[in-house]
Amino acid sequence: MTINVGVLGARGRMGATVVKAVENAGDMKVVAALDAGDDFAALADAQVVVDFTHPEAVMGNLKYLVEHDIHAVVGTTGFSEERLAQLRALLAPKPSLGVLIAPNFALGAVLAMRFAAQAAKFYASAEIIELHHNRKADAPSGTAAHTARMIAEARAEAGVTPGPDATTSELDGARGASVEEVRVHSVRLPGLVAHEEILFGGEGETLTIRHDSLDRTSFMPGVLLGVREVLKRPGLTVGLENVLDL
Ligand SMILES: NC(=O)C1=CN([C@@H]2O[C@H](COP(=O)(O)OP(=O)(O)OC[C@H]3O[C@@H](n4cnc5c(N)ncnc54)[C@H](O)[C@@H]3O)[C@@H](O)[C@H]2O)C=CC1
Ligand SMILES: O=C(O)C1=N[C@H](C(=O)O)C[C@H](O)C1
Repeated sequence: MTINVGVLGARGRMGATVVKAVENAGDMKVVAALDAGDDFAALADAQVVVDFTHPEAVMGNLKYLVEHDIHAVVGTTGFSEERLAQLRALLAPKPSLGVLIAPNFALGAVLAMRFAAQAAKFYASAEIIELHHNRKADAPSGTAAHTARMIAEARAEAGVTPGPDATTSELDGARGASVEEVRVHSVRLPGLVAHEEILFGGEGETLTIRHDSLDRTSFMPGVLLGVREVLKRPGLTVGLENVLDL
């Protein structure tokens, strides 16, 4: 059976790549490729919509999709706990509808996050460096925030307290942002695509986990998997790690 797919953000870096990937997939077709200002009525035939737009646009888009009974696969970043709660409330009256949100659709990035969560209970000290192209709208990256949350959860489960840090005098921002008590440092440079390092420090050793997306095609197998899986998964799923057989 062919899955009818709509794409939001279709003229953007990710959206344009998604349109090509869906067109090349044997089991799906693009029924609408829309960007800002286009008429969403063109989504009428879509079973699943893929959203790679902007943190400021995505909640409005999702409201439209849920209200029109269209499943959603979302790569757009900017999801706080508050936004996720709003979405769950939006989905409550639609028990057969699925929304999958993944801060990162690249297999290696998902594995890196999982490995970081595994390492977190053994190392009290952890920091994240995320590196992206300089046209990225948000900082820190959604992936870094998700990684920090996974580290915090693993720490809480294992009863690990974040390691000591003696720094007292610092220039504003020199120690990065604190996300769930994990320091996150954001680098923005032309030439980069999407990269993340998770650094752990212990007695006489460090462990570094690094992932590099060198091309936006790295996200496409995960996006296509998401389109297939969201039809079978009602409710809200956050993170591709919950879809992959890890
Ligand atoms: N989850 C993942 O694996 C990945 C997530 N991202 C995220 O995806 C988002 C988009 O990234 P890029 O493609 O690099 O940005 P981009 O700026 O190249 O593209 C965004 C597009 O969305 C359009 N847009 C804005 N509001 C819209 C609306 N209401 N409806 C339809 N289209 C709208 C813009 O006009 C633009 O063409 C960002 O939040 C980024 O962090 C990016 C790469 C991978
Ligand atoms: O904007 C990007 O490019 C990316 N955004 C996502 C994020 O914020 O984590 C995923 C990936 O890092 C690329």
